[in-house]
Amino acid sequence: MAAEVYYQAIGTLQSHSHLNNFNHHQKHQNTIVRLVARDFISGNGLSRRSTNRSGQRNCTVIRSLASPTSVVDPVLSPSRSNAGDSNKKSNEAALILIRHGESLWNEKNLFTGCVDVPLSKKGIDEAIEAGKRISSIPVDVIFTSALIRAQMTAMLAMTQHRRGKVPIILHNESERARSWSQVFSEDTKKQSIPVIAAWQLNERMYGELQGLNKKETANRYGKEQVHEWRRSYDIPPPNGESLEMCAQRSVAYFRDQIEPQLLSGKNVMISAHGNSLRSIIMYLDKLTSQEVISLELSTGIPMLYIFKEGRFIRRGSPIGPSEAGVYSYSRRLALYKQKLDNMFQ
Ligand SMILES: O=C(O)[C@H](O)COP(=O)(O)O
Repeated sequence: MAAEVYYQAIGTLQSHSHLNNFNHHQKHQNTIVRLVARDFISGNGLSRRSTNRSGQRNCTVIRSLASPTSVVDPVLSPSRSNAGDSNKKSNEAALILIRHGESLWNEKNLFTGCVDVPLSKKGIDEAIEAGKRISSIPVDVIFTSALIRAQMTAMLAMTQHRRGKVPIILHNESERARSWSQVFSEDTKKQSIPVIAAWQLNERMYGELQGLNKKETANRYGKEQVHEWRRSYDIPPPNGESLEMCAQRSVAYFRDQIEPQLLSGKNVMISAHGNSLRSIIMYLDKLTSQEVISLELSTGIPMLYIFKEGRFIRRGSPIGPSEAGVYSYSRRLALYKQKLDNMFQ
């Protein structure tokens, strides 16, 4: 189902709190991500999410440790009255979700999961086309999975972005990786967008189906059984992850690492996978486990949300770089696009 049809199909949904009790693990990993990302994310607080006894979400903002010389880009700086507002929910920010373009195993109809295969030529074209569609929407930080097909999609899409900033994958797999990949020019940093690769955003692990042909698998185990493995909520494939298990890592990561960025006014793009994104959309749109199993995401179709006062508002899939439905809805996006138009007049 194309993303446009998807957005009409969903309609209004009941809110379900069963998604709100994801436990936040990976604290150590999160701290490393925060430390590495601070070099690029200048002028904004990073925050750590905690949940108090009554289940309320607290969001304490840790002032950025970025070097005082790092300048905030006027075009991208969050529309905040003053720095102290960064922990208020008055900020608006754009969130772009994109499932990677077609991969070489999608092309061969093989179960892929966490096997790290590249894009097909069609997938490369899809990623570039997606970039054209979001080329006037602000992006301050990019999150991808640890898999090359999602990273290729993000990098190819950003080649089309009108702002012309360079996405740079941050390396924090070791202290050496972090120190050897540092950028020492503030001007160059201003012209860069940090890309954080996180395994928590990987495709669901398809276990013993990985590498099998989907059609042959249906012939061997029966269509119903394969459909249940592919599209049930809590039934995993043999030695693999269910969607629920995938959600527990991807949504926890979204809430711990990505939502605080949006709350501080940063515009975010996430390039990930069919199932890790389905689980994040389940959280954003408060879908039930029954509703999410009928959700399908096409490869390489960007989906836009506006994060405003702590809420996620679904805005559909931008068809072109200057679609009124995107810019008329948000003054901040319209202003950003106007600045780009002025830059390139
Ligand atoms: O991992 C895969 O095989 C695909 O990316 C997603 O597969 P699915 O649509 O069968 O979940």
